[in-house]
Amino acid sequence: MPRNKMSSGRTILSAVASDRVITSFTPAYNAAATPYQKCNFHPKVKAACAENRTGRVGLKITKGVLVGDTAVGKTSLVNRFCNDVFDRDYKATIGVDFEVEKFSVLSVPITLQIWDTAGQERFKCIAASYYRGAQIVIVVFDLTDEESLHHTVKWMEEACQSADSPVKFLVGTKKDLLSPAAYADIEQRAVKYSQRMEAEFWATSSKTGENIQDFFFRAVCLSFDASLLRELNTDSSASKQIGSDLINIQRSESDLYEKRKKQVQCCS
Ligand SMILES: Nc1nc2c(ncn2[C@@H]2O[C@H](COP(=O)(O)OP(=O)(O)OP(=O)(O)O)[C@@H](O)[C@H]2O)c(=O)[nH]1
Repeated sequence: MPRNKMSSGRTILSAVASDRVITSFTPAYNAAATPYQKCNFHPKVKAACAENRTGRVGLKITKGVLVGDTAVGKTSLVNRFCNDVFDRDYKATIGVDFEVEKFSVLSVPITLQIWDTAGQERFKCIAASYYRGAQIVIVVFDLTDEESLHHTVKWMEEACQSADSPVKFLVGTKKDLLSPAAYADIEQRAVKYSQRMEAEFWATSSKTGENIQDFFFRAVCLSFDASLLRELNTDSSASKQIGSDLINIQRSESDLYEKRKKQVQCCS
């Protein structure tokens, strides 16, 4: 699928690329470290997609925001997923940057806007103004830097204050730098943090690409399922309301008819 590179390095997809087609629900990385025990689309969601009843969901843009300490690997995560590249050199994000990715989920087109915010304190004010309305909040920490894990609680609190009932993730990066034993050690503590903040835990490496695609697919699946379900429930309660309004109108019309009939009978 053609990808047009802009000079800023951003990518615009003219259509959905074959590697962005989602036909099944991506499972959690660790079933013990997620508040979302979903491993399939909701039956109502599946039926709505099959019958082309997805309303405005396919037209809306899903907003995801990445936050976390400086140099934990937020930009690298986005670059690996969107452009399949990894840069060893560190270049601090100034304020915010964003990428746009198009997906097809159960044949419904979905546009994901990924906001990559700067971790440096001096950019915090600018970055925070982009949290508003996020449906996916991704708090990133460095698996080799325990301090960055401790700071995730604060990042999550701040990002969720202005987000829109978001799906929440705690993502550890740089897994390639750890031995299996060292990884098992930090994973235990990270899982506790994820449980405390009711977020789903993932461990990734932007250098090797490990778990990057699965993580973003999982985020899209959870957010799509939740927003379409919300839309379907809102629509059905709206139509129930219209139905009961119609019944009330019919009742008052027949009451009126009965009254008129009695009046006519009295007069005649
Ligand atoms: N080995 C390894 N290095 C990584 C990984 N992810 C990021 N890095 C390195 O970590 C450094 C910081 O990465 P960035 O992605 O720029 O970090 P950031 O969180 O966006 O930083 P700010 O823009 O300051 O917020 C860079 O030198 C990356 O090459 C990874 O998975 N493995």
